Amino acid sequence: MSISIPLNTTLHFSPSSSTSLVPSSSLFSPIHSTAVAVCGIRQRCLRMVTSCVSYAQSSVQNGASDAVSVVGRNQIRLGLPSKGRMAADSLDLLKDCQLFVKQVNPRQYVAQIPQLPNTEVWFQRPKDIVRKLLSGDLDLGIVGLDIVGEFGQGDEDLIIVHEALNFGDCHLSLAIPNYGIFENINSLKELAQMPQWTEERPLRVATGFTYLGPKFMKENGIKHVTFSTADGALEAAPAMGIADAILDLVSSGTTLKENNLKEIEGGIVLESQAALVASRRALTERKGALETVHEILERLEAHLKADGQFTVVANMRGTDAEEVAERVKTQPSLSGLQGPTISPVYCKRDGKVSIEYYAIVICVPKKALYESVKQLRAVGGSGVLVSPLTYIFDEETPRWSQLLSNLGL
Ligand SMILES: Nc1ncnc2c1ncn2[C@@H]1O[C@H](COP(=O)(O)OP(=O)(O)OP(=O)(O)O)[C@@H](O)[C@H]1O
Ligand SMILES: O=P(O)(O)OC[C@H]1O[C@H](OP(=O)(O)OP(=O)(O)O)[C@H](O)[C@@H]1O
Ligand SMILES: [Mg+2]
Repeated sequence: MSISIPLNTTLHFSPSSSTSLVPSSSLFSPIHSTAVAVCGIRQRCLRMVTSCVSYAQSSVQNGASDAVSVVGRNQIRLGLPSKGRMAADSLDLLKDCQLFVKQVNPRQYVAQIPQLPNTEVWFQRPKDIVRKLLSGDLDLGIVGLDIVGEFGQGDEDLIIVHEALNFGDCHLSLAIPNYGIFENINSLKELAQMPQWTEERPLRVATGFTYLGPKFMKENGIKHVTFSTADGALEAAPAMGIADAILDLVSSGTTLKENNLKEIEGGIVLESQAALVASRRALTERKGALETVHEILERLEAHLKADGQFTVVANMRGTDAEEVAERVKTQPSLSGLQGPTISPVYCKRDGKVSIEYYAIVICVPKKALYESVKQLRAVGGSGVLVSPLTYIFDEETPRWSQLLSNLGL
C-alpha cells in the first residue's frame, strides 16, 4: 500500500538536570527546598485560569489538537501503557518514586495512586495515550519518544516534561539487506543514489511509522520511495520480497542481524526512550494539573538522578577536616555533587575522647565507583562503605523552570 508524504514536526525537548543532596522516606512531604517550589507554583497558578475545563465533545484522531473532549472533570488523568514492554517498566519507575499504582486486576483499565489523590491512571495503548492527550481525554502520559513523534506529529499541545526516563531505549532506523544489490551500500546517500529507484520502480520501505518515515525521506531528498505498513516482524519483509528496506525500531540490533539486515550511515530517524508527556492545555487550564506534574517531575528527577550514583563513606586519618579535604580534593573523582562532606570521628582512647579520623561522604557515579575507591585508598582512605542512593533532590529541577517558561508562566 502506498501512502502520501506529509510534512511538519517539532518536538519539544528539555535538557537534563543537576542537583543537591537530600534523602529519606518522608522526603515527599513539602519540607526542605521543595516547599519553596510549591509556593512558587501556587502563585503562578493564581494567575492562571483555574476554573474547571469545559471541553467540547469530539472525535479522537491523530494530531487533532483542536479536537478536545471531557466536560468539567476534576481528576487529573495519567495515561500508562496497557501492554508491551513499556507497561511493566512504567509501573516500576513510578514505584521507585514511591508512587504506587493500585490496579485491582490486570484487565481493569483505571487505577489509583494513593500518593496522588487527585490523579487517575488510565491504561491505554501507547499510541492511544498520545491521541488522548491531544483530544483532551488524558492530561499526562508515559510513552516512548518514537510514539510521541509518530502520533503527535509535532502538535504544539504536546509537551515533553521529562525526555529521559531511562527505559525503552531504542532508535528508529532505516535498514537494508546486507546482501545482493545492497552489499556495498552503507549510507543513506549511497542508497538514494542507486540507479534502481525510479518513479516507476521506487524504493519500497516497510514501516509502522507512516508519518515519520515519509517525512524523513522527504527531508533527505529521497523522491522515489513508497511505503507499506505492517504491525510487526517487519524484518522479514525484504527477504519475503515485499520491501527493499525497513524503517523500524532497533535496540540491541539482534533482530536486524538475525534477518541479514544492516543499518546505514545517516539512516537514524530518531533516538527514543520513555518520556513523561503532557497536554499543554491541561497544564494551563486544568485545576491541579500543574501541581501534579510538578510533584511527579520532582519525584522522577530525584529518583533518576540517584539511580546512577552510589554513596561512598570512608574513614581517613588526619589532623583536621581542612587538611583531609585538601588531600581528598587532589583526586579528580572524589568531589561528590558539591564537594565531599567531611566529619570528625570521635574515638575514645585511654578514657579520653579524641579525633584521629575523619569520615568522608561522597556521591559517586556508578560507572566511576572502582576508580573512586582506588583514589580514596591512594589518599589514605580505609573501611570504604558503598551503598545505593535512593533520591537526590535539586533545589529546583531545571526541567521544571523550562516547563514553566515553555508554558509562558
Ligand atoms: N526492542 C526494543 N527495545 C527497547 N525499547 C523498545 C524496543 N522496541 C520498542 N521499544 C519501545 O517500547 C515501546 C513499546 O514497544 P512494544 O513493542 O513493547 O509495544 P508495542 O509495539 O505497542 O506492542 P506490540 O509490539 O506487541 O504491538 C515503543 O514505542 C518503543 O518506544
Ligand atoms: O534491536 P532489537 O533488540 O533486536 O529489537 C528490535 C525489535 O524490537 C521491536 O520489536 P518487538 O520485540 O516489539 O516485536 P514486534 O515487531 O512484534 O513489535 C522492534 O520492532 C524490532 O523488531
Ligand atoms: Mg513491538
